[in-house]
Amino acid sequence: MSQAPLNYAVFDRDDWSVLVEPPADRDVSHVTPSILGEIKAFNDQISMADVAMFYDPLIHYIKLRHAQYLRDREERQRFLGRNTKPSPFVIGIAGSVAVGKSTTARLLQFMLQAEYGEDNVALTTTDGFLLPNDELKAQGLFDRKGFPESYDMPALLEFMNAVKDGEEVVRSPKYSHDISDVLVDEFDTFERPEIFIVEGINTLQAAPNSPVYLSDFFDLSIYVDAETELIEHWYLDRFEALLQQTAETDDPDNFFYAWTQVPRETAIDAAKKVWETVNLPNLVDYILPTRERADLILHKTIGHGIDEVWLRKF
Ligand SMILES: Nc1ncnc2c1ncn2[C@@H]1O[C@H](COP(=O)(O)OP(=O)(O)O)[C@@H](O)[C@H]1O
Ligand SMILES: CC(C)(COP(=O)(O)O)[C@@H](O)C(=O)NCCC(=O)O
Repeated sequence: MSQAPLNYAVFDRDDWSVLVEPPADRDVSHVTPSILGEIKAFNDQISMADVAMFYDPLIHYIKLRHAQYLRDREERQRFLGRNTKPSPFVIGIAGSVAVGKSTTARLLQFMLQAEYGEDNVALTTTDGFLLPNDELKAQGLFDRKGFPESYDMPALLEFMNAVKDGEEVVRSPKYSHDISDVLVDEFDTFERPEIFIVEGINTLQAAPNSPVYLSDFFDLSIYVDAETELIEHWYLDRFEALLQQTAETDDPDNFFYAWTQVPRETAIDAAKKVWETVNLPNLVDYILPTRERADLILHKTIGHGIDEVWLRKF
């Protein structure tokens, strides 16, 4: 594992797991049997030990940061002598393709919903702001999907600005991994949640030709990290799982359908090539260099288990 930079404090399982919220201070447990049931139903591979030892203290930390955020806002309003619209506490989640960003984001959403209510914790992904495949092809960018230039960053920045500005209704475009493309005219709608989670490979990147970073809108940022060889392994595992799922549904419109019609080895070799020529260079050149921008780094190891948390001190 790489060495944490000097401005981060490193916590292993023993150090981090004791940082749970004292039972006397919490209204509800973050890990009730019903939440555990929901998590299991969502992804039965998630380690329940990690939920208790890493995610539960993380929820405690998020609650503290959120409470401090509300206090800061109140003081600022008093200083300015004017009220501003309520503005969600935004959590940005970054990391490689297939490192587990969306799984972590969903897990945090489940656990925070238990605390703040279902409608008060929203989640979106930056995938919806990818340029549609036709547009990527027209611009000769189809092999650069996921690279900074493949996103409509001005639209993403405008979206985040509307969220933070407390607009009553905001909507984000949707992406489907089934068709591997943006869904035309399909949107997720959000009505001023208290907590807003935004997940994507580019959440800590600079926006080309813009002085504003997406992370300028974040109140807490998390980078999900792991050794590159492991991430490749997870990418191929997910590819195989999607192949299996597609074979069962037998839907010719599914992006993976063509790969169910060739020998398994051929399909896996093709996925390895996509990893080596697209997602790996994107990780090395554009995603990993943003890791040390995050407030908190969750480091995962074999089997997706977390082994360390790096918390930014300064
Ligand atoms: N904590 C976890 N425990 C078990 N499997 C996980 C975990 N996180 C992710 N995975 C699996 O790893 C793969 C990649 O995860 P995903 O959340 O889709 O990554 P990303 O959003 O970063 O592309 C998926 O097959 C997912 O089921
Ligand atoms: C849409 C993505 C850029 C985003 O990745 P995610 O973090 O959602 O896994 C990625 O899944 C992708 O399509 N990459 C291009 C190469 C590939 O097909 O994997």
